[in-house]
Amino acid sequence: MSAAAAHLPHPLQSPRHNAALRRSMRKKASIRRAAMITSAVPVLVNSCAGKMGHAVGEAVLESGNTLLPYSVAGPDVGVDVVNCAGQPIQLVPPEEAVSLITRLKEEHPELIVVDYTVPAIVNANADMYCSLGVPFVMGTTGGDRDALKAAVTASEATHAVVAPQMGKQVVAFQAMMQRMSEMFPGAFNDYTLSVVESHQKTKVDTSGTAKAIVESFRALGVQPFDDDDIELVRNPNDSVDRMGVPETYLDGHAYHTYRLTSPDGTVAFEFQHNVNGRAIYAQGTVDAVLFLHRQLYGKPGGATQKLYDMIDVLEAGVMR
Ligand SMILES: NC(=O)C1=CN([C@@H]2O[C@H](COP(=O)(O)OP(=O)(O)OC[C@H]3O[C@@H](n4cnc5c(N)ncnc54)[C@H](OP(=O)(O)O)[C@@H]3O)[C@@H](O)[C@H]2O)C=CC1
Ligand SMILES: O=C(O)C1=N[C@H](C(=O)O)C[C@H](O)C1
Repeated sequence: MSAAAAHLPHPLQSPRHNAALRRSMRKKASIRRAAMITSAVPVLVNSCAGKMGHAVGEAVLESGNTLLPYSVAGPDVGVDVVNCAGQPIQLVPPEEAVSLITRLKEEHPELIVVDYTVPAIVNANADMYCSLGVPFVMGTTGGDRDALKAAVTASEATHAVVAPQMGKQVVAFQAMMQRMSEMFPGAFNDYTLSVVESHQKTKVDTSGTAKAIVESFRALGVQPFDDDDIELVRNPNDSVDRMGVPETYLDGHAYHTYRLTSPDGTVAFEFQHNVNGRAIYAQGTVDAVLFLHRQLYGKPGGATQKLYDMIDVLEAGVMR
C-alpha cells in the first residue's frame, strides 16, 4: 500500500461505502420480501364442484398459485373427483371439512380458503373458518351478512375478504355509488327506485350485489325500498326477451338495472351492469386471495384489519 493510500479511510469504512452497503441490504431485504409474497400461495377452494368454485380453481392455477387437490363439497355430490384445468380435485363431504382444513393448515401454514358454496351455509362456514383460524375469501352470497362480518371481526385468529361481488369494474361502480351517497346524501330525495336483476335459473337468492348497491341508493334518499322489492328474473325466456341475455350465457350471467325516477316523473336515471360468464369474478377472487396473503405475510406486523371487502382490494391497486 502506498503512503498516500494509507491515509485514506479503508473502503469498508468510507461513508459512501456504508451508504452503498445499506442500499444493497435494503434491496436484498426487499427482494426477499417480494420473493415471499410472490411465491405460490396455497389455496383451498370450496366447492370446486360448483360453477364459481370451479372457475376460481382454474383461475388459481392460471395465476401460477397452488390449487390444493381437495375441495369441501355438498352432502349430495354424486362424484368423488372433479377436474380443474387438468388437475384432479378430491371432493370431501362437509362433515370432514374441519379435519381436512386442520391438516391442510398444518401442511401449508399460509393457506387461504376460498368459499363459493350456498347461501344456506355461508354463516356456518364462516364460523368454521374463524374457529380454525384460517384466513378466507368469502364469495358466497346470502345468509346473515351482519352476523358474518361480526364473526370475522370478533375472531381472534383469522382475517377475511368478504364481498358479494368480485368483478373489478362492478366493484368500482359499487364504490362510486357508495362515495356518491357519502358525498351527497339525500341527492335523490323522494326519487322512486326500481331494480331488476336476471341470473341463471339455478341461482337461489337475490343478487347480493344489488342489495349492497341499494344501500347506497337508500342513503341518497330514495323512497322506502326493501331488498324484497328487487325484482328477480330466473326464467330463461324472460332473461332473453326482456333483459337481452345472449342464449349462450343463460347458464351464467348477471344483469342488473337500477332506475331512479323523480317524484314528478320528469327526470330519470338508469344504471346497468351486465356480465356474461364468470371470468371477472374468478380473476377478482384470485386478486383478493393475493391481497389477503400480502396483508398477512407481506409486511412487518401483519394485517391491520380483520375484515376487508373488495373495495379495500380495489383501493389497494392490486386488481388486474
Ligand atoms: N362474490 C362474487 O363475485 C360472486 C358470488 N357468487 C355467489 O357464489 C355462490 C355460489 O354460486 P355458484 O357457484 O353459481 O353456485 P353452484 O350451485 O354452482 O355451486 C355451489 C356449490 O356448493 C356446494 N355445496 C352445497 N352445500 C355445501 C356444503 N355444505 N359444503 C360445501 N359445498 C356445498 C353445492 O353442491 P350441491 O350442488 O351438491 O348442493 C354446489 O356444488 C352463490 O352464493 C353466488 O351468489 C357467484 C358469482 C360471483
Ligand atoms: O350467483 C351469481 O351468479 C352471482 N352472484 C353474485 C350476487 O349475488 O351478487 C354476483 C353476481 O351477481 C353473480
